[in-house]
Amino acid sequence: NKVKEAAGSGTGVLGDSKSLNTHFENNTYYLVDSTKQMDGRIYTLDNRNGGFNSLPGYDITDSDNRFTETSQRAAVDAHHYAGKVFDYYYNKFGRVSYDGNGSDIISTVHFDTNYNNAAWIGNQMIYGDGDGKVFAPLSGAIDIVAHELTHAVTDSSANLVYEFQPGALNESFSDVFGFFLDPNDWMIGEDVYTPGREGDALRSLSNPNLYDQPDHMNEYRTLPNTEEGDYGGVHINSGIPNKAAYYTINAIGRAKSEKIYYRALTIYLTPNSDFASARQALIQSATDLYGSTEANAISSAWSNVGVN
Ligand SMILES: Cc1cc(C(=O)NCC(F)(F)F)no1
Ligand SMILES: [Ca+2]
Ligand SMILES: [Zn+2]
Repeated sequence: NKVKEAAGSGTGVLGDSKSLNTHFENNTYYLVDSTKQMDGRIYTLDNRNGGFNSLPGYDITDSDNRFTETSQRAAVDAHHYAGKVFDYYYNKFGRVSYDGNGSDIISTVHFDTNYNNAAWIGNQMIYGDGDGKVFAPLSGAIDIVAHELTHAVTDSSANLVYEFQPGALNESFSDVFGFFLDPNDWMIGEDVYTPGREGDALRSLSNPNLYDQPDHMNEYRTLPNTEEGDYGGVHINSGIPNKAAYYTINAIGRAKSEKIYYRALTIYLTPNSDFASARQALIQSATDLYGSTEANAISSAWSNVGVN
């Protein structure tokens, strides 16, 4: 049947207006985007503050295709930014959806109550509203949306185990592609982090120490593979590969770095890759795509953080 695509608009988390690809049916507009060159669609749904057992949540509808209700703001950004991240992976690398097979991209907002987090849970994204102190609704930051959707890309490719060094690499690749989608700063999550305070962020790639992350192997945190231990410190030790990425991008530029990081993630890295393996995968990718100048810059970047 003819798909009824509509061009809508909405108000995002920060009160800004943005375009939306919506679906029109039975005199109602839905947050469903079927404009992408793939069989799958981008769906954004509302969990109405329910938990895991009410996922994937409920359709988000509007009568006039202007999603301007306060309650719709998180969904507006989740939907708009998911489309932007789809476009990035498609236009830059020819990747059709997170798995390369055009699978549906499902995002659910208003997950739980005062939930200060967002996640890829294996088949969809979930976004908390934050508690208004630590976080505003988390879909309001494109670097966070890209971070989460990159977990889906990673799971469909390198499938890095989410613990110890492979897990820290998993986290780092999500932060690095979060930077590539939001290259105006080296911070992650700044747009929704501590709405009452200016200038801070969840993490910094240029200075991981700012947010208690190591930026060198001599500060590597040995932690237990438990929830309490952040699964061996996956969100903590990611500061080390994040700093190496910062050095790399400054040395060879963003365009080449994007291609090198994508090639390493989708061709060379494997579930148990550690930091030394990532260094080698990135060097090999740089050699494949460019040459020794770029490869040497990567070797130096990782030496600067104590990985040789
Ligand atoms: C500690 C800790 C950090 C994170 C984290 O990065 N979550 C993803 C984000 F999108 F919410 F930021 N989760 O636990
Ligand atoms: Ca940012
Ligand atoms: Zn993550």
